[in-house]
Amino acid sequence: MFLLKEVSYKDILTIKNLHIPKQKITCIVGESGSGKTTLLRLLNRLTSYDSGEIFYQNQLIKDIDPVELRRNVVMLPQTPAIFSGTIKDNLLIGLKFSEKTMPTDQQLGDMLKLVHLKKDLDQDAEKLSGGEKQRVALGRVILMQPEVLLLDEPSSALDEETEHTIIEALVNYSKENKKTLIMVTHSTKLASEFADEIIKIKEGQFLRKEEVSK
Ligand SMILES: Nc1ncnc2c1ncn2[C@@H]1O[C@H](COP(=O)(O)OP(=O)(O)OP(=O)(O)O)[C@@H](O)[C@H]1O
Repeated sequence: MFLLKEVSYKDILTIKNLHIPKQKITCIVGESGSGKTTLLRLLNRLTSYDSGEIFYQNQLIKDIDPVELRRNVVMLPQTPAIFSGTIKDNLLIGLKFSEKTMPTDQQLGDMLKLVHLKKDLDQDAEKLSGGEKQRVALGRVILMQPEVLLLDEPSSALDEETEHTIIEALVNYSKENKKTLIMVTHSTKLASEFADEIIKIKEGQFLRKEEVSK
């Protein structure tokens, strides 16, 4: 799905050769400051690399219209934005400028179930806890139904049990819907349980990739 060749960005990240497969779960692990977020941002051109090439579906990403690319490759940042309004408003905001049909309240309720949030759609989103906001934002990007989900520590504000439940639901959703999931995680335990492949980054260098046998 993605192929990176001799990619470098400032003195922050250098990747000689990396393939990220389609419709698989790929986890990116590494120490704080090693360049994990930078790698995700390169994949949907939120950050532009200085040299080398990145291909998405065999097409140079520099040749793809960035708006079009970001419609297919959606990133959930580490600290996602929550806007004033209800949970429903916040779930729908990612779809506002898309041509996709708006989900019904029933479908939005199902999304809340997927992200294990026991709240009503008309509740004030700004009053939610950090971990609840994170799950609303996760629901928002899933509703956009992109080909590729780039998730930067999607469960960092959750307790261990909720984290496991959410990641499991997310992985099942991705497999059932043939999505490509690329996720930064601090948890090597979660990575080895759920990932098909694990990318290890150290001090701005792609260290190695492990295929996880299940
Ligand atoms: N635009 C930028 N300009 C200068 N330095 C940057 C920029 N973006 C990131 N950095 C630096 O690059 C390094 C890698 O940052 P990055 O956010 O990719 O790390 P990370 O592995 O995601 O870290 P964490 O696990 O703490 O989120 C850090 O030292 C950071 O300060």
